[in-house]
Amino acid sequence: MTDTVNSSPIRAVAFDLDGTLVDSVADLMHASNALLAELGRPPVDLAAVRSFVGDGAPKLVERVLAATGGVPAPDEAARCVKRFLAIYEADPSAHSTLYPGVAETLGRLAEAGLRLGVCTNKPMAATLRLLDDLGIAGRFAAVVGGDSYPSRKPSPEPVLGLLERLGVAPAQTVFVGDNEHDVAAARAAGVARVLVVPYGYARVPLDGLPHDGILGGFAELAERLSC
Ligand SMILES: O=C(O)COP(=O)(O)O
Ligand SMILES: [Mg+2]
Repeated sequence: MTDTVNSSPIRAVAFDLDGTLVDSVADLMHASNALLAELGRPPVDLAAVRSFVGDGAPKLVERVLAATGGVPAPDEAARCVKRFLAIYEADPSAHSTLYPGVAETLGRLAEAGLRLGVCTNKPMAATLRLLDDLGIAGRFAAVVGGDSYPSRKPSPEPVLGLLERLGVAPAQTVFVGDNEHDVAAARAAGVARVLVVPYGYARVPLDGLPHDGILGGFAELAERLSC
C-alpha cells in the first residue's frame, strides 16, 4: 500500500452499498410491488424504483406510495414501511448482483492490508443479509446502516461512526459511492479522497459533484490505490 494523500497513508476504504457494490434495485422493486399488491395498488417499474433509492427504506416506501395513489396518514405509512421491510429482509438478494470486479477488487484491497467498511442508508438487518447472501460479508471489518445512527447520509454522522469502528482517521480513508449523498457525507466527514462509480443510482450528474474522481469501473479502484 503506497498511496498517500497529504502524507497521511491510506489505511481504509469505506463503501456505499446500493449502486456501488450491489445492483439491488430489482429486489427493492419486487418488495415494493408485493406491498403494493397487498394494498390493491398498481406496481412500480425498475426505472421508478431506481430513482427512489438513496435515502433509506422509509423514503423509498414514501416515494413508492406517492407514485401509486398518494401517501396515506402517518400511522398507515409507518405500517407500510414495516411491512415493506418484512418482505424485503426475508430475501433481499434473489435478483441482486455484485457489479463487475467487486469481489476480486475487494480481495485485492484486503490483501494489501486495507481495512474495508460499508456505510449504507439501507437498514442494518437487510444490509447484513444481502452482504452475506452475495458472499462478501467477511471482507468488511465494520458495517453501518441507515438505522445505526440518528441521521443517515448526507449527514457525516454514519461515515464518522464507521471510521471510529474501523479505528482509522478520516485523513486515512478513501470513500467510494454512487450518489450525491455519498459525496456530501464523505466530504463533510473530511475523508482524504472521495471517488464515485459511473454506473450507480445517482439522481444528479456526477460531473457537478465535489468528488475527486469518477472510476471507469469498480476494478479501477485497485489501480488508483496502487494495490
Ligand atoms: O437504502 C437506500 O436508500 C440506499 O442505500 P445506499 O446508501 O447503500 O445507496
Ligand atoms: Mg448508493
